[in-house]
Amino acid sequence: MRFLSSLGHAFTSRSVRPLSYISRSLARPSFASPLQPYPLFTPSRPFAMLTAKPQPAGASKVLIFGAGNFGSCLASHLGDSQHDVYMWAREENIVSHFNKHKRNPVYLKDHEFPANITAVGPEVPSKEFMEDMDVLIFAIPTQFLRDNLRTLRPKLNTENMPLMVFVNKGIEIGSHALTLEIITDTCGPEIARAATFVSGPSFAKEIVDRQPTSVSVASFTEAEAAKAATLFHQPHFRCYTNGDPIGIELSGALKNVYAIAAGMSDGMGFQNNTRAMIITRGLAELTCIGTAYGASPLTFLGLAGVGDLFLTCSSSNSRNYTVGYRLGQGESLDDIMKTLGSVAEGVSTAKGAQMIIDELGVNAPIASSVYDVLYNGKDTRLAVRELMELPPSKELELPPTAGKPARRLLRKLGLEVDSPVPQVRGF
Ligand SMILES: NC(=O)c1ccc[n+]([C@@H]2O[C@H](COP(=O)([O-])OP(=O)(O)OC[C@H]3O[C@@H](n4cnc5c(N)ncnc54)[C@H](O)[C@@H]3O)[C@@H](O)[C@H]2O)c1
Ligand SMILES: O=P(O)(O)OC[C@H](O)CO
Repeated sequence: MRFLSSLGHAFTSRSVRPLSYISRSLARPSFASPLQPYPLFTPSRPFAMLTAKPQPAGASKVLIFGAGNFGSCLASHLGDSQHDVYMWAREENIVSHFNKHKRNPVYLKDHEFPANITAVGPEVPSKEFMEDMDVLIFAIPTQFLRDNLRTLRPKLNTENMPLMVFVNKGIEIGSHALTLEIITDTCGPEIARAATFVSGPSFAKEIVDRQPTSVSVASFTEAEAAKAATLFHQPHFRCYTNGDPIGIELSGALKNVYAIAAGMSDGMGFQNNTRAMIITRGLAELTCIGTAYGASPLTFLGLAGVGDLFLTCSSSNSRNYTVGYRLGQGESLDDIMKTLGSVAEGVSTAKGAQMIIDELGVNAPIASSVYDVLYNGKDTRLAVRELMELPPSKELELPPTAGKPARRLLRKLGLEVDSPVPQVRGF
């Protein structure tokens, strides 16, 4: 008991901690373990490395784009760790209210933010301001990222690059592009190769309350993933590095679609067996789609995969679960979207996911059912009946060939793929 209560104190104490509080050995992750989930490719020759400027030993200057739940949460987390934090909001009222009261009037309304955070906006920050930053974090919903990056690209100086961190979890409608591809299209492959992706079971509200939390931090450039992990790592917030950003991105985006399915099931009155089935079969589908895409199957067993899938499929704090729950209760998607008040990436991602499923020719009946309910007017009860009436099939089956979309993306990133992507035969 004494141990638990002292843990509770360590995690929730509001006392200000110096940066050196983080043990360097904890904070410096390594890619060296043979069990790391590497992507299924090897670049044919070393690629030109663009790395962010060296991060200061003490406080970093961090600019966060997006002052929604997660942008605000990360601002609070990094402000709490004594970094100099700037949070860009596109809403004038958020900027002025935040700077006056250290509270966000729209998101995480009850939270009092550390004093060392300044809101900026609604104008886009100047080139000089951005050049002065050590870190840029993008907490903008996926569908708006492309336009924002297009606007910001002329303000980036590749000779003096900040560390770039992306936390959105979605697939772009229309292009069915992952964020890696959106970055490549708007900012170029050099910047995309150095970009880092943070994903995992991480409700904003619980992070600001210092609930013990862990995330995956992925990049094609090991040094950049290590820098991002060091930036975020705290005794109540553990970071694990990962060299498979494609798998990490697919995990974060697709789990939102399965969270809609789980919410729908609960909303219809189904109970624990059904939810456990959706989570487990969702993981099998997610792994099959991701592996066919070209990611490592191991990635889906990590925090960004099963960790986040489990979290969002089993909590009414999830916006995606909530969308599903309300659909299951009979509300229309239009009404839900008008009143949700926050982004549920799974709704748009279901479209991109269905395009990917069709292109890969894989079998992902739960994701396809969510798509049909959202966009083809399928009745939720009919969707459940059809899923349950599918003929028996093998429990775990990975696609016989894998990797075409990843190879296309890797070429676009300037990472020529040398070895043939191995054939994946199953567990
Ligand atoms: N909330 C969480 O717990 C959480 C955790 C991990 C990851 N994420 C991911 O972070 C991303 C942001 O989620 P959130 O929870 O902050 O969403 P939110 O709905 O709370 O906030 C959305 C933010 O996007 C901004 N925005 C809306 N339209 C925009 C545009 N055209 N250009 C730029 N910005 C625009 C809004 O002003 C707001 O700041 C999502 O991809 C989400 O999946 C969220
Ligand atoms: O509220 P959701 O469903 O967008 O989930 C938030 C985060 O992705 C949880 O990790």
